[in-house]
Amino acid sequence: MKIFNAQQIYAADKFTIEKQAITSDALMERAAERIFSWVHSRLQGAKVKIHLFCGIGNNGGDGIALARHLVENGYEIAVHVVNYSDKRSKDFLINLDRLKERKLWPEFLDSDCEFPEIGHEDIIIDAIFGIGLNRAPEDWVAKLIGHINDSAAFILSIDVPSGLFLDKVSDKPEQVIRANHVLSFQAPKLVFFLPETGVFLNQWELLDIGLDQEYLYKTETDFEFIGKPEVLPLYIPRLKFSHKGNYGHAVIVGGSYGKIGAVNLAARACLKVGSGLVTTFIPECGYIPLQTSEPEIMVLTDEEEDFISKIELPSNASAIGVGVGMGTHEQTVAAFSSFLNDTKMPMVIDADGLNILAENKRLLNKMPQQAVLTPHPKELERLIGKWEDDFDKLKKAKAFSKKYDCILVLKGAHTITIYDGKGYINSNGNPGMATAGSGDVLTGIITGLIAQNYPPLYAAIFGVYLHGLSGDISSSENGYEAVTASTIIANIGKAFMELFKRASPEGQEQPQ
Ligand SMILES: NC(=O)C1=CN([C@@H]2O[C@H](COP(=O)(O)OP(=O)(O)OC[C@H]3O[C@@H](n4cnc5c(N)ncnc54)[C@H](O)[C@@H]3O)[C@@H](O)[C@H]2O)[C@@H](O)CC1
Ligand SMILES: [K+]
Repeated sequence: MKIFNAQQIYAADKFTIEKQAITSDALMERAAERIFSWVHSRLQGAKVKIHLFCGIGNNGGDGIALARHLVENGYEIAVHVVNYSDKRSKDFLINLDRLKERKLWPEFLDSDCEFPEIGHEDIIIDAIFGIGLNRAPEDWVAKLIGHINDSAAFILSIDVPSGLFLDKVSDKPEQVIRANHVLSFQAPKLVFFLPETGVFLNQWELLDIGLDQEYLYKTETDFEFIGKPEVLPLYIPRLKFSHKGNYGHAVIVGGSYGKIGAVNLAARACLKVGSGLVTTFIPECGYIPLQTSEPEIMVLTDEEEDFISKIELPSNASAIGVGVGMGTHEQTVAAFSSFLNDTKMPMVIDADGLNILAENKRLLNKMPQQAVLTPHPKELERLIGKWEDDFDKLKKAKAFSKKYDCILVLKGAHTITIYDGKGYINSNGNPGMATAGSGDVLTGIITGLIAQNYPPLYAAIFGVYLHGLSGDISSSENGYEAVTASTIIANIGKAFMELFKRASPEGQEQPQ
């Protein structure tokens, strides 16, 4: 699903109005009707007080139009116009008049007003600012936002939490609404997924307001939200008359004394995503544990007991995952350096592989084309340097990916895969996956997919989704706390099966 920026949404709005030959007011009415049915289907006429805080632009217009629907359906409402400017939008004014025609007079709030009292069981509709916010709210509006946040009432934000910029991080978090739920029009917004801005909302949902499909389809975006419809076409089916040689030979290079488990996890994940053969290259100390615990996995060892000093691959290797648990011993650094000189094979680089690159930046130019790098935030910082905020981080990551022709997988609550100027934002996963070895499993999954001929970018996008889905199945069976790297691996098979379930008429998913 595409993630549009504010300019693109305004353009879609304009294009739709022209193509469908409707007024902008009709589009606002459509939006208000969608919000109303959402609210009405949940509240079913309940006698709960609803406070609507409406700005004076089109977001406020949505709120005012919603107020009319609510009052016509018998809801107990209070409309507060947050009068932060005299530049009221045309459609806001049209809807204000319609409200007045129904003898409903909003309360106008300004810089020296008293803020309305809000009961903790009331509901708040936040329609103060939408995507048009372009400067910090004035002091009194910021205080009002604080007052709303402090109320403990349920906050439903229209389109975006008010005070949240679409393209920068507010330096004053107290000036942003903390929404329990956001009803966002047509497409998700990038800010929902970034750690510094996503914290202002608990959940979001899309409302289709019928913006022009052709426009939405043709417009290229910098970011895409990756769900099941996006990953399914990337899947490469297994063929009846195939044999293990058709599914590649994945090699995991890594491990050091006390960290052989990382290699074990990555290699098992390779197998579970369907890699035909899996070999590990590890220091001698890991030979017995790996060989005895995982009969399917072949083991090659370094001549050193505790660390890697010379990397040697099986002759038919098709993809390499390097770095997990590998350590940064000087001989390992030298081995990795000459390995990068010698091999142009598809590669996933993680953990100490990334740390070695960060310490020896000249090695970055030796990476094979489209190497997949899977840094967590600290590793990313070592690679691309400090960033000012999440937007700056994405800009720097894109520049780095372009400079070194690599695919960056920025691990986090919403993992973002960066390549060729685009960002692919993953939709699943859960906090239970913040656990030891979870990243090693991801490295194994992506390596195993590349070994089977998935193009590296697709392997990264598909692999991140599959990893998240396995983690979600894991947490649904074990709870967040008991999710471990091993339970994620154990659920990879179920995750594949989940991918191919389709919705039945009753909404239950059925295998396809
Ligand atoms: N584009 C679309 O597809 C549709 C948009 N709609 C609504 O329209 C919203 C956008 O409306 P607007 O462009 O009017 O913008 P907003 O309602 O977000 O903001 C109002 C106006 O206030 C001004 N402003 C910005 N920051 C300010 C500040 N800190 N203090 C004082 N004034 C400030 C700006 O001129 C801005 O246009 C969307 O978020 C959505 O809720 C809906 O009506 C449905 C259709
Ligand atoms: K809002």
